[in-house]
Amino acid sequence: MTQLFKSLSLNAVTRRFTDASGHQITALNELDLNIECGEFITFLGPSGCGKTTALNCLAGLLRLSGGEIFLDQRRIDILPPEQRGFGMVFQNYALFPHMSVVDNVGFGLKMRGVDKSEITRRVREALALVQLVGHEKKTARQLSGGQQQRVAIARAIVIEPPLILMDEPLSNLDTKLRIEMRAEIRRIHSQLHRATVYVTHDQDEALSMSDRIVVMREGRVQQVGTPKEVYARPKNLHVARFMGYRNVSQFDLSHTQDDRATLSSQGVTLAGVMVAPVKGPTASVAIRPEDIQVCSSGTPNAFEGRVQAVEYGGRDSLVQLDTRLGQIYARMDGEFNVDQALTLHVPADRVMVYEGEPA
Ligand SMILES: Nc1ncnc2c1ncn2[C@@H]1O[C@H](COP(=O)(O)OP(=O)(O)OP(=O)(O)O)[C@@H](O)[C@H]1O
Repeated sequence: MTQLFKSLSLNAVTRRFTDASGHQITALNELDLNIECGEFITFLGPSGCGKTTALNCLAGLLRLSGGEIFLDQRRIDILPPEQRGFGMVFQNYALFPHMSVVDNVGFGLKMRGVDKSEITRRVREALALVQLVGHEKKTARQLSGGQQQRVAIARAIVIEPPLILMDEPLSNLDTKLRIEMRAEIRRIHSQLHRATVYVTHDQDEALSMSDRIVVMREGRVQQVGTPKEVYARPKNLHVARFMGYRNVSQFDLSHTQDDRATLSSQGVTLAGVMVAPVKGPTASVAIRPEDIQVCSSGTPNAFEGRVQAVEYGGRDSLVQLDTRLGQIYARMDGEFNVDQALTLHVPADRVMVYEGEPA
């Protein structure tokens, strides 16, 4: 395959829209990002944060309101989509329902005037890569959702694009298939050694597939990092909340040394980690339900709680507790009863400390 590149650079890429009442909104605000060939990058964030806008700016489906995009030395944001030559995979597959698998996959090549024997060879290769050999003659509507999405991926890769863009490609599939297809997309990506830019609002999907995640909020990038960095060291409280740090409480900052902090609130003392220096005097503390465990009294970094409700989840339970810090959620293994008194421990390394929120 041809058309490899070294890096794709987005410099201050901005897109504004005018809403129905005539107000300007900045859907994407000065996005800076460098993507290397071979990388799997995911735009992650809640609905309306600008993920699709970013993808469409890359694809050429949206004009930029500001900024530039370079593929190596070549400025591409001024080119129409067909001249950028990126492969696209959408949530709704966008296949021709009456056409055969082979014709759907070969359509783009035919439009580009590629000769017949070359089309046959490339379609065969693409179908082998997405594991659809044996389904060539079926029409798109005779396929399952997962198979249709494989056809859509084959159609995107058959044009041998330097970059493949995927917008929530798994949202229409059921949970089991979604999890299988995550691994499939990752496998296809690794075999192609191209770059993939993927859009999702699903944290697990982003964590399991990406080399790097771009976490977005209200059109702005909040953090760019590996899944491990974004999960274990969210850069700010917004990212922490989005990554499942469901317990957020306000504390007084008592002491700091390097990136460590000691905090107190309502007679509870906790040690934690500051991802960025916190000025104080108050601080927000964020803890994931998964990082709380039952412990014996006297353990450091612990507080008391009384069980209010238990949501059984098979392997573990989500336990809602009344504590001096307010309502706290803990995901724990074991049997729990309403009104049961527990001592709860959270390792200092898993207590994230950020600037305090105004009351
Ligand atoms: N054509 C448009 N005209 C006006 N506003 C738009 C247009 N397209 C997007 N927006 C606005 O821009 C913001 C970002 O939208 P975008 O579709 O990029 O978000 P998203 O993160 O992809 O959300 P979702 O996950 O719901 O698709 C939203 O506030 C949206 O309403």
